[in-house]
Amino acid sequence: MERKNIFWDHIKANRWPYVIGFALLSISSMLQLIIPWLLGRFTDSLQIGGLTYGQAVNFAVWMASAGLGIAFFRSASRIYMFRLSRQLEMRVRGELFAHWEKLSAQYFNNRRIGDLMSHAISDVGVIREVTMQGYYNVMEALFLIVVSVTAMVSFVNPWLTLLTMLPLPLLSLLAYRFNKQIMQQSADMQAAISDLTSRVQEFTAGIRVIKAFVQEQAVRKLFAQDNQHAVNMNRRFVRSNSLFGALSAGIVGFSFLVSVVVGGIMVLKDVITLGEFVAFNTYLSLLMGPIENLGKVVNLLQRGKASELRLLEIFNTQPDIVDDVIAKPEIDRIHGDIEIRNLTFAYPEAKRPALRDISLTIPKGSSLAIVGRVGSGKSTLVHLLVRLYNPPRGTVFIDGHDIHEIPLKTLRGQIGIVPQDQFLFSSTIRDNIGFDPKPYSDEQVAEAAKIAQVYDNIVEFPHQFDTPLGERGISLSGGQRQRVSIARAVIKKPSVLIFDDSLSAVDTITEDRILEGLKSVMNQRTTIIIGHRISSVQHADRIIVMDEGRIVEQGNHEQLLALNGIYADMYHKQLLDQEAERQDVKTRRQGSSVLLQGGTGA
Ligand SMILES: Nc1ncnc2c1ncn2[C@@H]1O[C@H](COP(=O)(O)OP(=O)(O)OP(=O)(O)O)[C@@H](O)[C@H]1O
Repeated sequence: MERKNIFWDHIKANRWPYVIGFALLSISSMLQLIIPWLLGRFTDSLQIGGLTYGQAVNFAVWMASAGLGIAFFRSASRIYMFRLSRQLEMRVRGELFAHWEKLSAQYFNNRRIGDLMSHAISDVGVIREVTMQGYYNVMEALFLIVVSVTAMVSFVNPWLTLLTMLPLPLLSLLAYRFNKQIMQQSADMQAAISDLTSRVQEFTAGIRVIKAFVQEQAVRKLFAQDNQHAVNMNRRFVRSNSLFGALSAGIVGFSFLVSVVVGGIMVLKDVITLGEFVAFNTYLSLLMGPIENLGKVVNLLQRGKASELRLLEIFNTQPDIVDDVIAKPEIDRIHGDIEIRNLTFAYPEAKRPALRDISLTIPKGSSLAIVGRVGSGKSTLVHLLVRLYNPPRGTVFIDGHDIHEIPLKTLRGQIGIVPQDQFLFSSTIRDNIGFDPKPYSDEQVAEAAKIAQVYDNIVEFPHQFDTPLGERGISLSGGQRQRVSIARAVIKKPSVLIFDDSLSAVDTITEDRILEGLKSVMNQRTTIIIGHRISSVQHADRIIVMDEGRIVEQGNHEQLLALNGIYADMYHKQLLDQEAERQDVKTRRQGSSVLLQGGTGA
């Protein structure tokens, strides 16, 4: 269901707390109105000259009590209402995070981290500010305006009140005039901050590449541009805001001028007393703060509207990968019999399909290897098996069920994937390996690390499995990261295990050991290995070769060699490379022994 608003839902859900907050605020405002009245009486008594010492003390006690009352009720109302705003902020941020979790990989592919962070931090912050300062000031202003104007009319003089109030509608006109401009400038400012955040994020993630390619100066220049742009946008916003503030202060000042001139004449002509004049001006000054605030609040409300719209757009983005309507909740296990029938798949917005007419069976417990040129569709094929993207219905089957019939939880819970990008979290090695809803014992974590051939490395670290990893696991070598990712998939003992080019950063001896260790885990389970090295794929029961989204060759290692096609070509090239490498090592060894002999002979 489409979500239409955030603020209104919040008010509806908290109407009674808001009523209580408003009641506390009203008491504080009523107490504020006593002060001008007391001041007026005090001035009149002074002017008449009949003020006794006891009466003066009496006035002072009343003033002090009103002051204390104002302080108490004002803080109580602020604490009460601000708490509601903090709750809203926490709830909206939580909902935003939960909603993002439901959205597909494609959604995140198309968005910059800076924008996402700006929604989570700035937009939600503005929402809080609106309900905090915004609502509070509006309530206070409306209450004070109504009650003070009534008091000014009934206790002092209706004509004086009318004349001083006349310039005030100009404030609303001014707010209306600045409204659109400030909203647009606020959006531009937010966008500039997103750019800056994205720039910092990209810089920190790419710091190694930047240094290696001596791009510090170029990157600094780009950062300076974004930084300047953010400052310019902010200046523009502050300029409009200040102009608005100055003009509204001018209007307020004009009201005071009218009050002093007209009120002064009225006192001289005995239409009102001096005390009434003092009381009137005190009422007016009480009013002016809230009326000025009202102007600022109009801007805040505009920014709030813009933030609300941006957040609603996220909330109303429907997750495109969810349990299908044909999903059968009773399917809570998968065994690993995979069949792909005439699968053609194109990424959203892509011009050409990434996979074309793929048909394939991978019997339960067997191993399939996929090789092929870069961009030939290997990763796409396995991503469809875990529904990171949606394959068309009737094309992918597991255990005879269309993949859309299998609940996502079952599918992803029982297929272990070691993705090409071995992302590790900035927690400990143990947490990274046991990254699963199920808890795992220390023995299970160690066992998975042994199978992935990373155990010996881990126990050499000072904190062993409790070693904290930097962001993206950066404190490990590429090969160690790959093996921790393998352990993370292996520990689940999944029915289907997929390695997406996951052995590229380990040497061939470690690769053999990992594959050997996996045999015991993968006994009776299905394995899919994507690789560029023939050594990682040659023992698979079946190998497919992909090119431009199609399967162009298939068979086992020997059959493919006999075909003398792309696979055989890859094999011979890799043999030649290995031979050249061996020769190179041999020549270097011989060179160094000649040098050594020359050295000893001299
Ligand atoms: N999210 C995406 N949106 C649009 N096109 C994509 C997306 N991911 C991949 N592609 C395109 O789909 C094609 C197949 O990509 P895929 O990642 O499956 O290739 P691959 O064989 O795994 O390559 P590599 O060996 O480099 O990992 C490529 O042309 C690629 O540009």
